[in-house]
Amino acid sequence: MITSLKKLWDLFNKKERLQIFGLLLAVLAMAFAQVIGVASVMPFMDLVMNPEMVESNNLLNTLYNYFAFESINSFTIFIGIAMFLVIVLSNAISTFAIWLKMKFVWKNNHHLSMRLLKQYLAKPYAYFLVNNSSDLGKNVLQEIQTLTTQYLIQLLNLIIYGLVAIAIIVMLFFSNFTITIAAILLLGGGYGAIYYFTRKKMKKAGEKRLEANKFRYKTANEAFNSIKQIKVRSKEDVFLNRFAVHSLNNADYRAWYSIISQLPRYILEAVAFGGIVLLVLFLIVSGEEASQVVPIVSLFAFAGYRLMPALQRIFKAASSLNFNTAILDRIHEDIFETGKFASSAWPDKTPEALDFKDKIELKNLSFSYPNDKESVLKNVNLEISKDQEIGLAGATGAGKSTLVNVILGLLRPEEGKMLVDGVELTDDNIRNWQQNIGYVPQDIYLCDDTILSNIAFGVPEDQIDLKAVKKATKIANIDHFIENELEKGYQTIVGERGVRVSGGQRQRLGLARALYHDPEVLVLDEATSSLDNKTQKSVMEAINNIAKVKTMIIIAHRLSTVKDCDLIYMLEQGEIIDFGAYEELANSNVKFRKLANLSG
Ligand SMILES: Nc1ncnc2c1ncn2[C@@H]1O[C@H](COP(=O)(O)OP(=O)(O)OP(=O)(O)O)[C@@H](O)[C@H]1O
Repeated sequence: MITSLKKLWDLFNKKERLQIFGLLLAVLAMAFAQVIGVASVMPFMDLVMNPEMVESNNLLNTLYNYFAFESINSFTIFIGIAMFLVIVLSNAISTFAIWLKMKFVWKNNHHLSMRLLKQYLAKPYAYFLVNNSSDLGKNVLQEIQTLTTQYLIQLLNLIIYGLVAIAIIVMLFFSNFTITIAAILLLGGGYGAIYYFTRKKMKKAGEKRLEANKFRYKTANEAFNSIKQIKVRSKEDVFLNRFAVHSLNNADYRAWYSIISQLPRYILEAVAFGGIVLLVLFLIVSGEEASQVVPIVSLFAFAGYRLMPALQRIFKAASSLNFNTAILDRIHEDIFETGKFASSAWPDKTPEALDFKDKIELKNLSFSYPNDKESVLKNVNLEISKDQEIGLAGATGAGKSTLVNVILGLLRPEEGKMLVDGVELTDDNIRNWQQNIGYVPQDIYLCDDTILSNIAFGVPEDQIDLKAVKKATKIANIDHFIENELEKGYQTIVGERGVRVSGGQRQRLGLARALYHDPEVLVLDEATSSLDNKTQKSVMEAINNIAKVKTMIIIAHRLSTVKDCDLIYMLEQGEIIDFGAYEELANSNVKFRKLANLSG
């Protein structure tokens, strides 16, 4: 519990840590107000049952004389109204405290989800190779909400109702010590025992619920992402059934938690009311006067009315903290993760581009993916002079994309180094290096936004340089299509993942996006594979025209795209086995010749 509280404390910012104290004060005022509300019933009931108390009780007597009442009845009405006003005031204070609490909780929800998303975005690329994006999205959107609306609120409830219960119990002690002890043993013992016997199972259920929820999100996400294949193969029911398994698990764990956290209320309510009946009988049998019995029973009935919900809420809060510990652990771990997946701060403004005037060198570079023992790149050495056009060839799985990801600075080598003009790339200057790069990946992700915004990716609409956009679309050979065939031109919305444009158009938009910033180095990963021969030729010509001033690194299966490269590096199982110009390799290397023949 202490560890969990410490973790929660870590998740608050400075302002929130201060606010917590303000909130606790409000909560104390609330507990106090509730006790006053409960206590105020005593003099009223006393007065109703024993009107002669106006004479015997000092306080009542002073009030009676001070306001010069003329009859006991009008004084009783006055005390009744006063009692009512005290209860209204106590409820007003409670309402204010609850308002503060909810405000704090929802602001915290906002801050925490921002913080978690920021931490995720700041994780190294390798982190996203071992974590499912739907799980991360779920944590940011749903689990944080559960953490604040369940864990945090329940922790506050635990404090609030703990204090309320203590205050009510102290008051009851002053009224009747023995009955109070009996009530505490009965009710507190009952809740305590149920908590003790369910706590381990509750925690485990919370862990399993988190896991089931992860798969629920994952399955729904996968279903929508593979909707085409699902439709063609009529596999709707497979995904629905898969979802049902996890959804049912999630529902079962939640139901179990809800039942366990609420059921004791009904058992202990019966016990409490049975207790009151017993108390009345006991007092009557012991020969107490009805006038003596009624005030004390009223006090206990009213206190029970306040105490029972308080005890029930304490129990529910404790169960909820237990059930949701798994979420707190996960969020805390993701935010404060250290080691190779630690988040690193990103710069406030666009970094300066690293000087690149001469060459890129890879020296004795090796790389293996997280959780994999086998190296995917082994002792790679290569050199790319500025303005050179380099091709990477090799069979599928040879390591071409991995090598490009290392050059892009997305994956960090385990051994060896990469130098730009003799300067070694480190975590500190990698972003400066990336400013030089325009990258067209294998699978171009278009946002569900306008063509204009997709090309000037990440640039606010009012700062987009339309001239640069048009220049980029012209080189990518997509300007004619946008300007003449689309009714809304650059303002056309492309749909989620660019579903409203063809594969070839998507690739050319991806190319235009890479060219928009006029990069020094252009990296193309299978960038023209979806284009027909004629379009591919014209795009390559346009690229070759810019290649006169740009350094290019091209991965191609179709070796025709790297025909004009100055140098082609041949990869096999993560090693560079040969390099040379196209004709040279075609003459000297059997494997290259085979690849060239295969790709036509
Ligand atoms: N995230 C990953 N985790 C573990 N192994 C990976 C990961 N990505 C790729 N690999 C493995 O690394 C090796 C090289 O993959 P890579 O994608 O670099 O090859 P490639 O030459 O680009 O292949 P292709 O031409 O088919 O795209 C393959 O054996 C692949 O299975």
